[in-house]
Amino acid sequence: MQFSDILVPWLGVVPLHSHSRMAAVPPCVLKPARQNAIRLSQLLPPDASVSPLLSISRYAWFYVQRKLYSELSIFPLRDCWLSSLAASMASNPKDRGLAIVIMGVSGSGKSTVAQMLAKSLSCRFVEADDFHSQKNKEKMRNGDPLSDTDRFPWLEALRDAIRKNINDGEIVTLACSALQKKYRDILRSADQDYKPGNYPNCRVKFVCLEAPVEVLADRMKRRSEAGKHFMPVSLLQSQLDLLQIDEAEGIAKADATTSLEAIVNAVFVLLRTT
Ligand SMILES: Nc1ncnc2c1ncn2[C@@H]1O[C@H](COP(=O)(O)OP(=O)(O)OP(=O)(O)O)[C@@H](O)[C@H]1O
Ligand SMILES: O=C(O)[C@H](O)[C@@H](O)[C@H](O)[C@H](O)CO
Repeated sequence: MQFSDILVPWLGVVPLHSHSRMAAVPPCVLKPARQNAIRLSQLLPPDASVSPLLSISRYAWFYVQRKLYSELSIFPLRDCWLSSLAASMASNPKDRGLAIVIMGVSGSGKSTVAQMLAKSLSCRFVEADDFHSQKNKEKMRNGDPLSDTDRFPWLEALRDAIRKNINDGEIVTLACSALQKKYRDILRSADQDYKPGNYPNCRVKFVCLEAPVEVLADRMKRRSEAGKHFMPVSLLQSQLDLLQIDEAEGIAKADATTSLEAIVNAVFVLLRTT
């Protein structure tokens, strides 16, 4: 028996030697998972006994990983953790994928964080702004907040864009404001098996980025001044007014004021624990 056979299930990944279950894991996940399992086994002494590991609870092991990563910055462990997360999410009973939606108001860092997550997971990244009509963009540029009528077709297009990934057992990250429950419900319906209200089983997961208004305004102002974005600071308050999350949705919240690396790590921790 190899370390990878023992460790990988402990990290939430299917055993790599099991062909029947391997089929559930997309190659983009399986390959890094295998490489990282090997790298992880290299971190341990060659004759280390695996039995004590088996007696550590899953949560204790998860805690060890977190400590090792945050305090010692052991990157192979982090990578292993990421791929194990990806694989455990993708290898759900119905072999479906997962959409990770980074949500929040303008300037919170959704695009930047969702892009970094996609890079870590070697998966597709979808930028919701790319799906806005020219009319919607012009409206925002002119300082007019979007209405539901403006948003619904946009959200439906986004839902259709991520549905295929979910059905194909792939992971996709999406940067989308998704400010209201009714908007998120449209995105949740990308999971064809989603039963309204059954949030924990939905294959569309949300993490909301949060930051104080001054931080958001400052970021938006700098971005506009650099000519990098159409969204004016004047629309920030309307976004904050619209943001609404129901407790029952169980949406994870991340502090968006820390470093990008720390936010990405926090998102992974939140995804594993919510
Ligand atoms: N953690 C961070 N620390 C410092 N700057 C950040 C951080 N996250 C994002 N930024 C910067 O803030 C600005 C806004 O980030 P980004 O475009 O990712 O936000 P967004 O939520 O996608 O905004 P929008 O919804 O308006 O498109 C960018 O210039 C980005 O580089
Ligand atoms: O729901 C909305 O009001 C819009 O999606 C906005 O959030 C913008 O798209 C975005 O903030 C600009 O990038």
